[in-house]
Amino acid sequence: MAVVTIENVDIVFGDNLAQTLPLMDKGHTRDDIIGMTGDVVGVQNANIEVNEGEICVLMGLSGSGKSTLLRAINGLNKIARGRCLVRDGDTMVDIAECDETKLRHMRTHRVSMVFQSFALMPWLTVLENVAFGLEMQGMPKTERLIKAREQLKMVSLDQWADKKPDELSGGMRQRVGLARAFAMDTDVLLMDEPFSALDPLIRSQLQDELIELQKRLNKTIIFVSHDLDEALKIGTKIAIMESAKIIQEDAPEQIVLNPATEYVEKFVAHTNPLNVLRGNSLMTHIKELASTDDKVVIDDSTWLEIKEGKLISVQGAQGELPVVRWTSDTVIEDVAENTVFIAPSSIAMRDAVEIRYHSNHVIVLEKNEQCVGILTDHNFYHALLGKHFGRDTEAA
Ligand SMILES: Nc1ncnc2c1ncn2[C@@H]1O[C@H](COP(=O)(O)OP(=O)(O)OP(=O)(O)O)[C@@H](O)[C@H]1O
Repeated sequence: MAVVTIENVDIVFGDNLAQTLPLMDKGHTRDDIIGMTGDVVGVQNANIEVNEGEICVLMGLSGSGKSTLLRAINGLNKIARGRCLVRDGDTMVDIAECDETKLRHMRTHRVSMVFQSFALMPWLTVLENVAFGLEMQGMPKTERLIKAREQLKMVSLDQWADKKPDELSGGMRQRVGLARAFAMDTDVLLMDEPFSALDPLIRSQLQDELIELQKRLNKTIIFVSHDLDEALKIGTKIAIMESAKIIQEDAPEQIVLNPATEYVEKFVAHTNPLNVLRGNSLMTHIKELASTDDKVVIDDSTWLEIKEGKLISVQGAQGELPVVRWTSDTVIEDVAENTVFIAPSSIAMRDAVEIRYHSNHVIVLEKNEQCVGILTDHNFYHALLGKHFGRDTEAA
């Protein structure tokens, strides 16, 4: 179910809309337009749909228009053309057309925002800061303090409730910012580079916490980042922006495998494939292996016995090898050596490497109970060297 739908949105900073919009339609670039009218095109013809429970990351270099688009979703930036629809119960409200009363309702009940600068109030305690938004929602004092305390517990800061923000580290303050946003209990959370000022370790912890909170609370999150590794880690969908336009919108793995332009490819070239690739885009397909009758050769001493696409056994020089079907709950260290791991083809590369680190064998991949391929060291090296660009997962 769509919670935010952005349709053909243009955002322009300046007073010459009547001249600027036709120039945009004629295909003039942002740089041309600044020269011709003095207006700055912030966003041009953006289209995006974000469904319930998705984390959509807006990604791009500085000045590409990420924050401008994000801020339009809660009415902080005026939309020149197009629609920005946000779900309000059973209806979709167009933020571009909202009056002040409706906008206030949307901001207090539907859409809340977390800023990079934390935006905590220094004169209030940590607990009061978290409770602040609830006061605006009209919640009675005792109730809002109870709720704020629960939220602080979720980010492991309940012991710090009575401190002032300046007694906390940057990472802790950002956690308070998160607790405050989650306390509002709005359906949509807008997050503008919330972790970018933090050191890498704290940043990675907060990303993990955000993913956990999101799983538990099923919020819809739109997150701005200029870091593709962050986008790949937390995003279920990524929209890449360049010069005010969305140039590619896709699932994280697709962005890495099929970058649409050179600009995207440059970002992708520096990503860590462990965080994003999956078995089905890494594997050697079963059809690529030598086979006779029901036997598929893995190497000189190992083969798979397969009937009607189903894996029957894995055979080694000394006879049948023990197998285990991996799930995310499998404790790899407890599996006896010499066991062959069978995993779903959707297994994350990080998990597959973890298995290979423990096991002497290739990993056999299945999809819908059919044996579809194997993962060998060659497949891992191929990915780690960035040679997977342009390979389509669907085809694999
Ligand atoms: N209030 C404003 N008035 C005039 N121009 C603006 C305003 N806000 C943004 N812009 C312009 O719009 C363009 C997009 O800016 P925006 O802040 O959205 O980029 P961004 O991708 O979020 O960059 P960053 O990562 O640096 O925050 C820039 O050229 C910027 O100068």
